[in-house]
Amino acid sequence: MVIESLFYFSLAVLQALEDGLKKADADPSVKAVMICGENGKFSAGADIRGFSAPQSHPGIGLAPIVSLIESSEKPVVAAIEGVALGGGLEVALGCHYRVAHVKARMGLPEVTIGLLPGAEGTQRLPRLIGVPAALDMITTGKHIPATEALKLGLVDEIAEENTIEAAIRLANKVIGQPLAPRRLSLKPVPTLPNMEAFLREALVKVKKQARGCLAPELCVQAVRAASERPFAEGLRRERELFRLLLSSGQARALQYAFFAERAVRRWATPAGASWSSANAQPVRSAAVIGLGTMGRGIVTSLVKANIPVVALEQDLENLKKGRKAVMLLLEREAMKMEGGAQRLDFHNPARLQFTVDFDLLRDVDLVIEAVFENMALKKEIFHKLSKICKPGALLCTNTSALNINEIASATSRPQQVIGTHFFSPAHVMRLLEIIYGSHTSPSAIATAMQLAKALNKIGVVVGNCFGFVGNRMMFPYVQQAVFLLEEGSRPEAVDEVLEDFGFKIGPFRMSDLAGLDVGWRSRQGQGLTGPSLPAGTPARQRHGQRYSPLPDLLCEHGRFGQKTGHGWYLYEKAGGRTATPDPWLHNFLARYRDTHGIKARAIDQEEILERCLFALINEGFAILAEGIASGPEHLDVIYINGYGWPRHRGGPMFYASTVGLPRVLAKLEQYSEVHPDVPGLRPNAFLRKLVAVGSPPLQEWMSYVSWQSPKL
Ligand SMILES: CC/C=C\CC(=O)SCCNC(=O)CCNC(=O)[C@H](O)C(C)(C)COP(=O)(O)OP(=O)(O)OC[C@H]1O[C@@H](n2cnc3c(N)ncnc32)[C@H](O)[C@@H]1OP(=O)(O)O
Repeated sequence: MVIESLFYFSLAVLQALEDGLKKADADPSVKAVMICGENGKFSAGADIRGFSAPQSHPGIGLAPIVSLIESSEKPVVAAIEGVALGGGLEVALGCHYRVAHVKARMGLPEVTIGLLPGAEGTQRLPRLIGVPAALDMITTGKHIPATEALKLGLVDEIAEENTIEAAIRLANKVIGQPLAPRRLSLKPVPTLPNMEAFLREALVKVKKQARGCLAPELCVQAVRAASERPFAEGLRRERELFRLLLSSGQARALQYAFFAERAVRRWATPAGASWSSANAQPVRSAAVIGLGTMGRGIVTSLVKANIPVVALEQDLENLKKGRKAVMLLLEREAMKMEGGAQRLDFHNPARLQFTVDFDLLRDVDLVIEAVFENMALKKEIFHKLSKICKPGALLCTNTSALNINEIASATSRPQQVIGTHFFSPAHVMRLLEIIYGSHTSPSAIATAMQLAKALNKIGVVVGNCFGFVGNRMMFPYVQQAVFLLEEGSRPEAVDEVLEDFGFKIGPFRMSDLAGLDVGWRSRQGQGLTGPSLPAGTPARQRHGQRYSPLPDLLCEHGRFGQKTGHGWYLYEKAGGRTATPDPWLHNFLARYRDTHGIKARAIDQEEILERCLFALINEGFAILAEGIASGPEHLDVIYINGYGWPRHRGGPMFYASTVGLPRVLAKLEQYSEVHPDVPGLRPNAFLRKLVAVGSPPLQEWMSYVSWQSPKL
């Protein structure tokens, strides 16, 4: 007998499974049962959208069905094609046998949406594949290929071709064999000589990996229960922990992030261009200009995506240096991949060519310029590209802040110029901020989005303004952090608060890592410091607003961060990575306050957190109101994937919605009153408007913006 399941569980699917199983058990002519999915896909588990109404969620009714499958008196075989994820894999674990197609993938990704495998998965999986492998799958949520599943003992057989036929063959073979040894609930969890130490270490590891995130920790607790308690008691513990997670704000935030990352694919611009009507051009070849840190990572990304690349440098010396660095990166990437070097094929000049000759860019479909942030240099390059490249080529600039329109003005084809802001290291970081200028064509945007997908990145389309979305929101955040130092705090105190909140790295550690000289050069370029600063400018004021010269002063002392061995912290050596609080800096701050007549005060954690985060969020509201991004999800996806914002807090705008917009507004008003010369703390008009209309849910915010984006 065959029972078909649907891709996402609904109540109807569960009912059909239950009815089918009961019918099969009652029918003496049925000797075995096979469960498979429709259209070559087993199951991606429960419909995540339903978790917002947990009482009626199909996932809740799944556990009894899994038990029912296992207790069947007839052998039940799962035929796994496509994916078996979450509840889908838990159904398969209830079956007595599992056959998987060679291309199938399996996993328990509940942890990534803030849950744990609550349909008995935390209790059955360790019994089948042992605690270490089960814990790895359950706490990471990773999808494993069928070949690995076979090695782990998760599946019994692999089918190269017809999985259903293979499953039916197996079912026929095992008819009449005892089922008790195949019922995972009856099996003991394989013991480890050092189980206690292993579980303790696992807990420490997950806590470190995702600071403040509840689900991985509770997953470890559930697996611990499997190893320590009889099956029925373990189940009770699993249910208890599952309910705890289900009602947590973290699960809601993580599920929001899951859908937000998919929603940003449906991009739109205020001018009416959108994903639904724009056509992407094929990218069969690419070129990268500049082999510094960013260029190297971008070349590596393109090679990994199987796109032939021409890598260009300005002279032979830089080319040699860049080539060596790229090859090293690619060797490392190849080592991580199955079939590595052959698959990447980067020694083949038809796939990767290094040159100083611009003429070789004549035929490529796409160019990514990745030289350093200098407008004159970028314009010179784009002028050249405009003359050399074939008519349809897309011309991308990797910039974190510069004006796309100005760069495009150096070409005769501004419709093909677009910003592609990669994040460092570019072959690792998943975010790609895609910036359209006033003349960028919809097709250019669609092509850049398609490139992001090919590079396995999340592309987010945004408008053109200084710093775009990510860095523009970062400025007021970092500014507040520095102001807090002036007022009495210390770098380690500010970093600790933000790292406790869940950021991977606090603003001062981040600044030391990136290099303080980067911002210093940019501020010099803007005339905020350095020789072009008009004589008589007050030290702590620019254009009538509060300004802190602290980062400039550190640079003047040669403190550029990790690279010089000191910045906001002290490091063991130049290039060292271990940050320790620096007494020199503490004295320096004290002297600075004396010089400027600032009386240091004790600043509590709440103020640190609120001033940094609410200033960032406030800028987010300005960005939405200006139409620079077409929804709060865009800002959140950028922050989660590019700036280390804790995913379990859903991104800054989602976080604002959970704090409550009236509170965010009230706090900004309060801080702004104390610091009237800080525009970043002055509540944005759009935030005020949302509060005035009753703080609607985040999904409705954009309907209150004056400009209207076309229907997504
Ligand atoms: C007691 C508890 C019982 C059960 C617990 C569970 O089962 S929880 C659910 C566990 N399953 C998952 O977390 C799977 C999540 N989905 C994925 O990993 C991928 O979507 C998948 C299935 C591997 C497919 O990837 P692909 O890249 O091919 O597609 P994409 O991710 O773009 O998804 C396509 C559209 O489907 C929507 N979607 C995916 N999974 C779910 C889901 N589980 N519930 C609801 N909707 C889902 C996704 O949002 C996309 O929608 P779109 O409108 O096109 O943006």
